[in-house]
Amino acid sequence: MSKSTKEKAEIESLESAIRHHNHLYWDKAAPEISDVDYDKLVRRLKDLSPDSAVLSEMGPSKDAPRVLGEAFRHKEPMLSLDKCYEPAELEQWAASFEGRVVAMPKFDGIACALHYEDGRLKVAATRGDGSVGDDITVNVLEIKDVPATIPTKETVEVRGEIYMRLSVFAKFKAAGMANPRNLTAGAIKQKDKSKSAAYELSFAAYDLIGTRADSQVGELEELVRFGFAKVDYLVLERDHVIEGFEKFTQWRPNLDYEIDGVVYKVDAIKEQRRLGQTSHHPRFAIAYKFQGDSGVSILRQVEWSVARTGAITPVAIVDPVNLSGVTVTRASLHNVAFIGNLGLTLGAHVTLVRRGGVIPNLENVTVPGTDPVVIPEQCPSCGSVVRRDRDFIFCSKPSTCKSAVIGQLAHYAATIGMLGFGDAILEHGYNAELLRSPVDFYTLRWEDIAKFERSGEKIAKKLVAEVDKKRSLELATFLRALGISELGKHVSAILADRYRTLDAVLQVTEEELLETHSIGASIAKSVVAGLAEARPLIDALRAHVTIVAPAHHEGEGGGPLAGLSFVFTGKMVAFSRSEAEKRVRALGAAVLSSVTKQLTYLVVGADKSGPKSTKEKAAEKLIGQGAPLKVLSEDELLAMLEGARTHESRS
Ligand SMILES: NC(=O)c1ccc[n+]([C@@H]2O[C@H](COP(=O)([O-])OP(=O)(O)OC[C@H]3O[C@@H](n4cnc5c(N)ncnc54)[C@H](O)[C@@H]3O)[C@@H](O)[C@H]2O)c1
Ligand SMILES: [Zn+2]
Repeated sequence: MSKSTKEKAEIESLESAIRHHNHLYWDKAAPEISDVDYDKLVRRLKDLSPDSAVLSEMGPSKDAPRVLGEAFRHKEPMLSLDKCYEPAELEQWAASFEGRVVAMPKFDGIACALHYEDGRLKVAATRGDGSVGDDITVNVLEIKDVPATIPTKETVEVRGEIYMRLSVFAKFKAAGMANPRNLTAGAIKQKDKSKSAAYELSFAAYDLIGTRADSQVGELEELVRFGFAKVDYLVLERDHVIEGFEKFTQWRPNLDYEIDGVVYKVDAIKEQRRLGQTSHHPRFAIAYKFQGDSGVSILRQVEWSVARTGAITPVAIVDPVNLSGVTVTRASLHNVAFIGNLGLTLGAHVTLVRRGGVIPNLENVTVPGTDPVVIPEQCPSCGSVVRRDRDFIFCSKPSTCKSAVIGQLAHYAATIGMLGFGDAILEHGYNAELLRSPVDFYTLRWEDIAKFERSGEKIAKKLVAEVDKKRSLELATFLRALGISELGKHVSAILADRYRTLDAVLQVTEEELLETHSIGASIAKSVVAGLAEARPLIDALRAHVTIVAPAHHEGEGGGPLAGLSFVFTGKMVAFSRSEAEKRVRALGAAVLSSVTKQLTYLVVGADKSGPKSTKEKAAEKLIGQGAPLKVLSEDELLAMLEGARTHESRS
């Protein structure tokens, strides 16, 4: 079949566009178009000219200057992945083999191969063009997730993705950086390893070559045993593959890393071998990619909104644009520095991206506008002078600033689930001097509310009833409702779980908080200072609400192990760690993530092939310092569970 001249012209222009974007993406780490738009070009070319050589070109151009290290020839080529965008395409793939499927995140970072010999990391290399990559060992050794030694003497290759956690990316984002992948690409090429380390990169290990594992899941488990961070994955039956995509779509907004799709792999290695690979991609794997979440619009205006903390944040008002099926007119601009770094002007053409969350992000300016964005010198709500602290501006009198106070009231009501208190009611309450602090909710009288515009007896009585329903609050909810900076859902839950009473929480010190795995120095400081500052409010609220200890996750309160806490380490033999966690929780105990003075038991799994874990070492140190915590073997735990169960059935 001969191609029409028109078709040939389209193929040529697609090929040259794809080469152009490859160059920007791989050589410069500065793509001009979104991956979704890029993938559309590739798909179109694949339809028109499936054998085009451009389709298998990837990685930095051959003549691009080598930035770091020696060239490294891969023992086995590092291929691309086949991609699909529709459930039907995925199901068709799943019909081509036997057995179960593993679904895992498609990390959006930089592929890397780690070669271990005799238990030591010898070489870490980028993918490059798939056959030859760059040796980046010095920088990879700076990544905390990459163990320098692993407990095996076999020669193995670990493949995975170097990426930047979104929590790490947050500070770069505030400085105007568009995406974590480009930063990662730049970071691993740094000539000075300490500069590379400053990017705090992470590593997700998803493939293991050279072991005897007979399944993908077996490989992933082996990787955890080697000391790599566990990758989130799902095991699915072949006729339920789409559930993997649905689950990850749900989880995506809460993940601390960016994903651009879901990777599916056939579980059985025997079946993987049977399927084999093309020169471009393995046939036993496929990537189902997210699509359609970016668009271009025009910046019309910047609105300044005063948050409950007094922080004044800019919000972009743009012409309506459709992103993943939702019409968007507002986008977050984070802070004043962000505006300067992007060079934002009114009338500029801008790219908006929705990354999972609801509020889109303004990523870059494609065509500059004309008028400058004016940074306010007075609080738009109360007129007080604006205070600038590095990248942020603040109202200098938040305790008396109407917007900030209403924001605090709204946060309190929303957090404890007190319904009906919308902004209009809160504003009436504020204006009538009835609502100036969360304590005031508890003394509201329906007769007063009924006088508000568009209110009336019925609404007023309903609101007062809502307040009365919330006179008993769970500790974690109460803490979160205070609106203290950094005392969000996660930290509140940890505090409530561990200390169980408000009085105990109020005595917590920065040092104690720092012993928790996920709490860093600035969070600890902010929480402790915030609690001290909120003390008058807390005391006032206590006169009106009862604060209850956290309920247990499973079972009805109490339980034979109530009041005890557990941390698990090492691989268990009798059952999986999550099963063990479930069982102790069901008996009333708390499961913590890290070893602290307050912990009761550290359980060490019976499958002891690796060296002592950091948790074990931490526990031994604390015991040496006189902490009452105990290390339990798996057998001892089993005996304890057995005892608890008989105790429970007797009582
Ligand atoms: N925006 C642009 O201008 C532009 C230009 C060129 C390429 N690109 C992007 O690059 C892609 C093409 O590059 P490709 O074919 O090398 O990449 P790919 O999309 O085929 O994916 C293969 C890569 O996925 C990664 N990966 C992440 N999680 C994984 C997991 N769990 N298991 C296995 N692999 C995993 C690995 O790094 C692997 O090398 C495009 O689809 C596009 O997203 C964008
Ligand atoms: Zn103000």
